[in-house]
Amino acid sequence: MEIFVSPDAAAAGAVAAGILAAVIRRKPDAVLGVATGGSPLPVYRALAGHEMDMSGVRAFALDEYVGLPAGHPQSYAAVVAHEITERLGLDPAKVAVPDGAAADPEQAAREYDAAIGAAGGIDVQILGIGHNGHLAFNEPGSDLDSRTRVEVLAARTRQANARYFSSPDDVPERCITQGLGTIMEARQLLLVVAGADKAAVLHEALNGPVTSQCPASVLQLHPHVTVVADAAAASLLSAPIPVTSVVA
Ligand SMILES: N[C@@H]1[C@@H](O)[C@H](O)[C@@H](COP(=O)(O)O)O[C@@H]1O
Repeated sequence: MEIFVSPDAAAAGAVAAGILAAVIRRKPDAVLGVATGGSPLPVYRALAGHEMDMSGVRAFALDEYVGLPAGHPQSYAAVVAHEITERLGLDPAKVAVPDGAAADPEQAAREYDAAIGAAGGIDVQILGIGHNGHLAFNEPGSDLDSRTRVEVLAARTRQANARYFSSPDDVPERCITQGLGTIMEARQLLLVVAGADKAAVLHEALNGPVTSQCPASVLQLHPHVTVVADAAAASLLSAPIPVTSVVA
């Protein structure tokens, strides 16, 4: 595991974008795993600044709400289209998001998992972390080898995401999420974390025991994890993980 610490979220985003740009330069048809949430937004903004041809890049989103009407502005399909596909100039036909409006979401989840495999797997999976240790929407208690499936959102996650909806009651109760086992099959994991409110959970995930009670702790078992954090989020990390300070 390698950890880069930058002074603030924008600088951390630039470091993560540099890592992604290098991968895409090496492999113009790279398969990216893309995350929503606030933390990765500076990454996409910085990556757009690299002004490289990304039309060959393929992408799979991590998760999606179940039950939002098609085109809802807070559906991850809409957020991915706006913040990632358009911003980076990706080919929309090469960007996949789980189908949260499917008549049979469990079936859609299984098909999505299979589609990732059929694409040859994910080269770099961008990840954020939830305050309760969730990765994608794998809430505490998720099996460490779980596959893409329908999950019920934890109350704390619905609360955290209520800021994007007009009322907390509008936050969907269910989602489709890539499983922890699915995520762990990506060849590289790029965790982006910012803010003092994430310091305790980042410490728990990287320095604590590997347990399904903190789903992000599964990262300790992956052979190629890169963590990019701002100084506030990294403030509680302890040895033995080597930390590199970077000013982007
Ligand atoms: N499903 C997403 C996750 O993929 C994200 O990593 C996490 C943290 O979000 P943020 O970066 O906004 O704190 O919560 C969301 O609900």
